[in-house]
Amino acid sequence: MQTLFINIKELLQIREVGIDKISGSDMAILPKIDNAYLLIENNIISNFGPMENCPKLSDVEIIDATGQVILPTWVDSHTHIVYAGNRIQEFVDRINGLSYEEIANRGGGILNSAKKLNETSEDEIYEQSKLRLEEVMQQGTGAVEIKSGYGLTVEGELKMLRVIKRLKENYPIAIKATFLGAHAFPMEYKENHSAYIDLIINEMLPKIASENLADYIDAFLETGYFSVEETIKIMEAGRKYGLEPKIHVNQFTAIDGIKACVENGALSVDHLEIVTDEDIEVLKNSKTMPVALPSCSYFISIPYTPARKMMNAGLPLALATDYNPGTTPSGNMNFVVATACIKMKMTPEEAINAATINGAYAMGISESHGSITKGKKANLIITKPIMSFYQLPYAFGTNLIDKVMIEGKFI
Ligand SMILES: N=CN[C@@H](CCC(=O)O)C(=O)O
Ligand SMILES: [Zn+2]
Repeated sequence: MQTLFINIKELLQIREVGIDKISGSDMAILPKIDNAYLLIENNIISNFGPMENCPKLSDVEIIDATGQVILPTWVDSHTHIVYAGNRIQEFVDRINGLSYEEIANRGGGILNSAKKLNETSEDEIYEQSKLRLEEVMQQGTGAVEIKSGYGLTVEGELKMLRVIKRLKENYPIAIKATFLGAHAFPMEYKENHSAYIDLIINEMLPKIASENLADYIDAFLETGYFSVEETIKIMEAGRKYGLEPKIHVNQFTAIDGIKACVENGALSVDHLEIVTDEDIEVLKNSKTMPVALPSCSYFISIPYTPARKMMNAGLPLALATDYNPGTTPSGNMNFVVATACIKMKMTPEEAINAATINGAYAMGISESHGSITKGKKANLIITKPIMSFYQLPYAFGTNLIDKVMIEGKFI
């Protein structure tokens, strides 16, 4: 089965085979072809180029994309879309003056979501979560990482990871599962951190590994949550089961956590609202992808990741949603890209690189996702007729997506 798109106004993010991430000043370049064709065979990108080189093919479905822009689907490398219920009351409490920290100290926040999750059946959590997955696919996301971390009990964490496994089995979108048992200390372990860490390492991890439920391991490395030393223990334990770290760090404070993550071979360090010069030095020449989550900064009014400073230092940067019930109840990558341009002063080229190819790196799927490259999955956003791709972040509240193709099929 072949599909041939013709007369594409702009075909964005075209890359040679083997490019896995874009760093520093190169992020300002988004390779594209104007007036292009794109050939899909089965579920794979098989060829593309300028219209004058378009092959004459018989027995092919032809789609005329006059006026439309085509780009690879978004890669959302950081979400918590498997959860139960919502935290709408905390949202109103914050409007009325309480801080995220004050709400958490009263047993709200992550522990509130953990209570709800442990009271909800696996089937019900699946039903609630699949609606969110379907929604983000319609918004152009073609690959998504999903974390556990609202269980905080052996059964609760397994329940979340089994839901993620069911989503993997039932949807065409690429999904990676991350074990985040170290998301917060349950109330009963507040004064006995080592007992909870023992539970994670000796009870949760072996069961998760035996059911093959996780691809990565995460921890919330933050003042008041998991210390640098505690996070190192979690990363080392995960490594024994082949789980690479992807770590929440530097959301509210900088406590030398990034250094520990880099030294422990983290695939990504995520949040980074507070970044020191030392953190930037440590990230240089590492394999660790920094990931910014601007919708979280927007929703809970915290600083934005200093993207320009990091890119000027030669670092790569990825963008993701952080979709979760507490700090970011939105999985819309179009909004993330627009907010990165508007608030973080990333150019549209930089933001799209961050939300596609660098997101794929932060999920460990850059061989198959994140760019228009021969042999990669046919995962495409086809826009409505627009002036240029600059209109995507400019018209930040408008849905400019006409169709989404995942693995060669329109969804
Ligand atoms: N910061 C840690 N974890 C999540 C939010 C947790 C919550 O409030 O539910 C985040 O990435 O923002
Ligand atoms: Zn998160």
